[in-house]
Amino acid sequence: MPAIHVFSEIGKLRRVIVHRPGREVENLTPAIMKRLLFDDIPYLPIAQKEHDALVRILQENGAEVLYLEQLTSQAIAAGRIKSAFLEKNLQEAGQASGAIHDALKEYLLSLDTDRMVSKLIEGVRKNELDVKADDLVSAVDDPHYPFYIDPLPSMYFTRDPQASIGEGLTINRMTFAARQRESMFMETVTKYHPSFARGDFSVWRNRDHQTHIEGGDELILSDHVLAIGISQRTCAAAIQDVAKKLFVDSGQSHFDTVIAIKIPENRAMMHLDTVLTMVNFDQFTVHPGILDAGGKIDTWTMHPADNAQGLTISYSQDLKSVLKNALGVSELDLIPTGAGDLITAPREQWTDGSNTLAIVPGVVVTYDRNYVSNALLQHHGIKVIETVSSELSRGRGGPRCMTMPLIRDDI
Ligand SMILES: NC(=O)NCCC[C@H](N)C(=O)O
Repeated sequence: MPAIHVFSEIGKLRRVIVHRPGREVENLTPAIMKRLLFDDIPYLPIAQKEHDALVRILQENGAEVLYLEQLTSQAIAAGRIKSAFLEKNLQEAGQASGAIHDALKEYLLSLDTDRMVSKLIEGVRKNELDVKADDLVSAVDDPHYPFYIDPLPSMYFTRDPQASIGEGLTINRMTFAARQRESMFMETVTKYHPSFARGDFSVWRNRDHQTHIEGGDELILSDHVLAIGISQRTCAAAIQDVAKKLFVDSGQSHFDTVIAIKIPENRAMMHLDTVLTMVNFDQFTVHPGILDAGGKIDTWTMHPADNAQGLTISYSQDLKSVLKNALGVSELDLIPTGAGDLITAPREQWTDGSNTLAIVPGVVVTYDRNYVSNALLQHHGIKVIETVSSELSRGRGGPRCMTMPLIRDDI
């Protein structure tokens, strides 16, 4: 089996990457949480129990669960790149030189590799180091700001900084500074981890770009169709770039259809998978808030073409018929989040009621708190496995956001 094989949203989940929330979450404070993309501070011991419960569900249903920080640590050991990985992190964390850089480097290199990787995720507080500010960079450092290296509290949403597509992946340039370092971990894994050493996968797009794309916007609808959200986090230029790459490498990619779907740019609906997820061959959850009064939404479908752009584009506002055509199904069941109720729909969408993780066709993992959406899914014939969600949901992501499939069975 190649290192990556994901040709659907719903094929049986076989191997998946997660990150158990750690002390980075306890490094949030009201003063910095907004910038670090949190609306509240999760209670870590409960968040960890909830995450362990999610992992157990995945394992009990036949998935191998891998932890991103362990893969990173193993990759660093295999590539003997501890110092280089640290240096790159320090640079991207804004500590490229000077006394603070030197003190951080000495401190972090003194830790074993597992601990160093965890620490780069948790963040480094100023009171952990005794720095003699004998250079200008260090002298002008704001003494009231508590961190030398910011925490990465969104790290447990492993779906976003990297996303599998077919037998390859995108390693993403993240939109906000708060998450930009996150994709460095998977970049390192793909370059140095023994499981990726055969090179039997493609990097459709790496993190060295100026335009942004995030995995929450990247949906694999079938073995030849992708849907990608134009959103707060993903722009048209990046989508077109991915489409061209997939079309040009069609021998390897199989993908001949990319549907760009424009969703509102706001915090609640930051990625396509917060408002639309696939739960079965012909069934999706959809948040009614993305459709206008006539049930319309802007979509552009791209196919490969022998022209200057390398692709054709067709526009439509009829999401249902666009999806039906692309998937070759005669009927499509769009199941509204919160049963489409004026209050329940936005409330349950806020806690990721639309963010389902399919583990086989027609079986999804969802947060238990979204009980109206869950009941409706069941009413539509979907088997719903509920997972506990009081604290995890405070990070604004659900079961799909917390899981990055590496291998799914073909359907
Ligand atoms: N795919 C997703 O919707 N991921 C959730 C990301 C939540 C994180 N706190 C963020 O704002 O980026």
